[in-house]
Amino acid sequence: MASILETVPPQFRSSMLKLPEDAEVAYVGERRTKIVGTVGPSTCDPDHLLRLVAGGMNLVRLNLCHGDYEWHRQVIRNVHDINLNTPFVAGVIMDIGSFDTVRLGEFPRNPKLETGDTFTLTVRHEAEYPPGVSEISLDGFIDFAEVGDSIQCQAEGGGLVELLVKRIKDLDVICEVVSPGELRSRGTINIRGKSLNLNPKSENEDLNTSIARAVLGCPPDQLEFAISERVEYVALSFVESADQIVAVRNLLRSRRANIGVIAKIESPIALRNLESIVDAADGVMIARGDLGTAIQYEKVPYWQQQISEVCRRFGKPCLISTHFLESMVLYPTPTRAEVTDMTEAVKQRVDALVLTAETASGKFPFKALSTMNSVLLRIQQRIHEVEEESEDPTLEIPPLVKDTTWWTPGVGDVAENIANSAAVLANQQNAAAIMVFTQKGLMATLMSRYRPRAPIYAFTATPVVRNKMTLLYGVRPFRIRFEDDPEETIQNAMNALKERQVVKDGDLVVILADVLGGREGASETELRSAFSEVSKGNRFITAAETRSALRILGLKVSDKLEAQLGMREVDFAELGRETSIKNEEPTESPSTEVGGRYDFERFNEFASQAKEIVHTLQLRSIK
Ligand SMILES: Nc1ncnc2c1ncn2[C@@H]1O[C@H](COP(=O)(O)OP(=O)(O)OP(=O)(O)O)[C@@H](O)[C@H]1O
Ligand SMILES: CC(=O)C(=O)O
Repeated sequence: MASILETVPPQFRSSMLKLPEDAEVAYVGERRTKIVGTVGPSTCDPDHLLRLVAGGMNLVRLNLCHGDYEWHRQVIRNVHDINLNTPFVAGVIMDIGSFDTVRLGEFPRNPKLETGDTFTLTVRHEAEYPPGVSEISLDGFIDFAEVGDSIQCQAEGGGLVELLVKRIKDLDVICEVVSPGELRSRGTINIRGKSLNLNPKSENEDLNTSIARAVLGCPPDQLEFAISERVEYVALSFVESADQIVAVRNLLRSRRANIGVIAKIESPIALRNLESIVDAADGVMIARGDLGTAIQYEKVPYWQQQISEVCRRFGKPCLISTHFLESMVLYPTPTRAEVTDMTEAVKQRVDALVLTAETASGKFPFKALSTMNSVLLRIQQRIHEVEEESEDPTLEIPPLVKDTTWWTPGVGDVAENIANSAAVLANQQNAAAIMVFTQKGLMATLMSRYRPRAPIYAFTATPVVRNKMTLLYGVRPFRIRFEDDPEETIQNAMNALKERQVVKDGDLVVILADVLGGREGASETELRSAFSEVSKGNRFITAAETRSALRILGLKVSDKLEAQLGMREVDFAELGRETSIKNEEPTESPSTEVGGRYDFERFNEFASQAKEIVHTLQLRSIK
C-alpha cells in the first residue's frame, strides 16, 4: 500500500487511506482486458465500492431487475463520488429489463428440488405461497406453456433446474422436476426451443408503454431513469433487432443524453440478426446466463467466438458475462475450469468480462475480483511474450465496417489509418505507452481495436467521454484540459503519467493527436456549399451543424471556442463540478449561445477563426 500511495497525486492520497490495509489496488494501465462488476447487496456501500474500483473494477453494472430506484440512485452517487474525489474512475452500465424476461417469485428460503418432485408455477398473485409453488412474473405464461414443455430455471451455483410441464389447471402450470437443484430467488426462466416473446400486454396498459413495447422493446421508465442518472451505458436485455437499438439511440439523442447502447445477445433471434445488431449498437454483451438456457449450452462457446469476431470487425466493444467465477459465490477459490474459461476469453481479446452474482450477492466479492484481475494479467503477459517472439509487428485486423454514427468520410478513413500506423509503430519500437488525445473517443476506440501491446492512455476534456472509455480494451482514460497550444496539453499529459509512475524520463511513447495547423479558412464558394449541405435549405444552422459544416471543409475552431459555442457534447454541469472539486480553474463555460442558431454570416465568422485539422503521429521520449 505504501508504494502505491506514492503513485497517487497528493490531492487524492486521503481517499487511499480509507481503504483497508489488506485491500488490493490495481496499478494504472497494467491490465488490458477490462472488468465489469455487478453491484448488489454485497458491495453497494461506499467503502466496498471504493475497494472494488481501487482493486480494478473498471465499470459498475447495475441490474434494474433487482433493487428499487432509490437503491440504484444511491449506488450511482457513490460511484460519482469516487470519480470526483479519488484517483480511480469507473463508468456505469445500467442493465435495462425487457418486457420478455420471465422470472420466478421471491423466496424467503430458496426451494431445493429433487428429481421427481412436483413443482407448480402460478399466476395466482397471492401474498404467500406454500412450499412447492412459485409465482411467475408474466400472466401470459399460462396460455403459452404446453404439456411436454421443458422449462429451464436459473439455479444457485450457476446451473439450471429443469422442469417438465405435466398439467395445466386454471392459473397453475404443474411440473415434474427433471434436473434437480436449488432455485434462485427471482431467477429467470426459459422454455427450451420457444422464444418467450409473449407480448405480455396488460389490459390497462397506457399508450406510452404500448408504444415503448412495440418500438423500444424495453420499459420506458427504466430508460428515463438511466437518462436522469447520467449513466455511461444502457445494456438492453433480450434485444431482437437493430430497429430496437436505433429507436433507443434516437430517444437518447433527442434527450441529448450521451449514453452508449449495449445490446445483450441472449436469444436465438438475436443470433440470427447478429450483424445488424452489432452494427447498430455501441457495444455487445454476450449474456451467457440466459443465452445458455435459450440455446443448447454446448453451442455457447461457438457463439462466443462468432460474436467476438463480429464485434472486432465492426469495431465495437465486446463484453462477456456470467459464470466466470460462479463457484466463488460460495467458496474463496476458483475452479480450474473457471480459470480456463477466463483464459479463453482473454485469448479472444474481448474488451471486458462481467462478474455478476460473484460481486453482487456472493460471499467473496473482493477475492473474486482479485482472482479475475490476476488471471487476466497472467494470460495477457503470456500473450505478449508470444507476440514478442514473433518478428512480425503488423496487426492482422479485418477492415473496419464503417460506423455511420461517427464516421465522416475522409476524416474517418485517415483516423483509421493513423491509428493502425500508431499501433504498429508502438509494437515495433516497444513503446512504453501510446498517448491519445480524443474529444469524442473515436481515436481511442480505433486505437483499442488494434490491440497494441503498449497501454493506451487516452486524454479527453469531457468526463462522460472519459468514463465511457473505461470499457475499451487497453485504454486508461484521463480527463485533461485541452489548451489552445497542443504542446502544452501534451506536456501536461506526460506529467500526469510521470506523476503516476507509469512512464519515466527517457521512455519512448507514441502520441496521437489532432492539432490545428496548416490551412486557414476556406473560399466563399466552399463555405456556401458546406453551409447549404448541412442547412438543407434552412436559413439557420445549429451549433452542432456548424461543427459538421466545418468538418466537411476539414476545418475546426479551437477547443475553447468550440466548447463556448456548444459545438461538442461537453457535459458542463459535471465538468463544473469536477473542476471545482479538483481545485482547477474552469476554463470552459457554457456560452449564452449554446443551443443557438447561426446564419451564413455568423458561420462565416466562425470559419475565419478555423484551421485545418492535422492528424499527428509522433514518437517521442518522455521528458
Ligand atoms: N441489485 C441487486 N439486489 C439484489 N440482488 C442482486 C442485485 N443485482 C444482482 N443481484 C443478484 O445477483 C444475481 C446475478 O445478477 P444478474 O445481474 O446476472 O441477474 P440475473 O437475474 O441473474 O440476470 P439478468 O441479467 O438476466 O437479469 C441475481 O440473480 C441476484 O441474485
Ligand atoms: C448478465 C446476463 O443477463 C446473462 O448472462 O444472462
